Amino acid sequence: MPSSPLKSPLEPYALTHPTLPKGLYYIPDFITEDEEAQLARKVTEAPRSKWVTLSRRRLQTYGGTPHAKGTILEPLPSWTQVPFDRFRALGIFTKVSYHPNHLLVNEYLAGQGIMPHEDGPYYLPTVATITLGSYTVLDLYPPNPTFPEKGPAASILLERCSLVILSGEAYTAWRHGIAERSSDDRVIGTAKDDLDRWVDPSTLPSSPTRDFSQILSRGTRISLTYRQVAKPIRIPRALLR
Ligand SMILES: O=C(O)CCC(=O)C(=O)O
Ligand SMILES: [Fe+2]
Repeated sequence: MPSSPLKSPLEPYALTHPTLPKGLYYIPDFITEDEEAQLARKVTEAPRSKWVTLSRRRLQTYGGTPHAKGTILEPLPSWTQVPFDRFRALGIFTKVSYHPNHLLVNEYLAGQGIMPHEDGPYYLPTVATITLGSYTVLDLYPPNPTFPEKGPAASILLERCSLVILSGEAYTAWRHGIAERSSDDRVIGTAKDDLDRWVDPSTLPSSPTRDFSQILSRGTRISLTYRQVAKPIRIPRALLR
């Protein structure tokens, strides 16, 4: 048999525009609308004590509380494992196991967001996020910005039911954030059109070929962010009793 280099099943989903960092992947319709509804129901039905409320969003943590010295793993509930076969088929997580062991759920009301940040050293540098309930726009900020920073270098549209993966330099070097906006007058198009999945703000207003008049309204969005913790600590079951 002729030897051919193995192609990653993720390759067709790579976002490769020059304004974007390497290691960014986007998969539209990663889950079905039924799965979206099921997952959202599980999140909203969680006991009130599961929520941690911050000033600009609220969140639930599954898998344990990340810690520099190591994270004591708690098993992920079965409802959170719905996409695991797909993660494995796509080869998204390969280090500790094929499965992630940590899930952060964020809920944003329209107008809420998250400041530009890096996800940091508590996790291995691959993160996969499913979007439920409403689209949003993920803003990407390069390393070594000039001050004051003018804004994101690029932004990508995250549709309902999609999966976005940040790995490589998109994880280790760039920052990401979600602006506290309730609508977007510059994001257009559908995920079916490669060009419209990403938006470079500096190129948008002057584009002669596209209609930028459409205004999208953000609703309540729930994101499921799956990761692998960098230093997992497994406590023998017998000790947990
Ligand atoms: O909600 C999202 O898509 C991003 C969440 C995020 O960046 C984080 O929790 O670190
Ligand atoms: Fe993040």
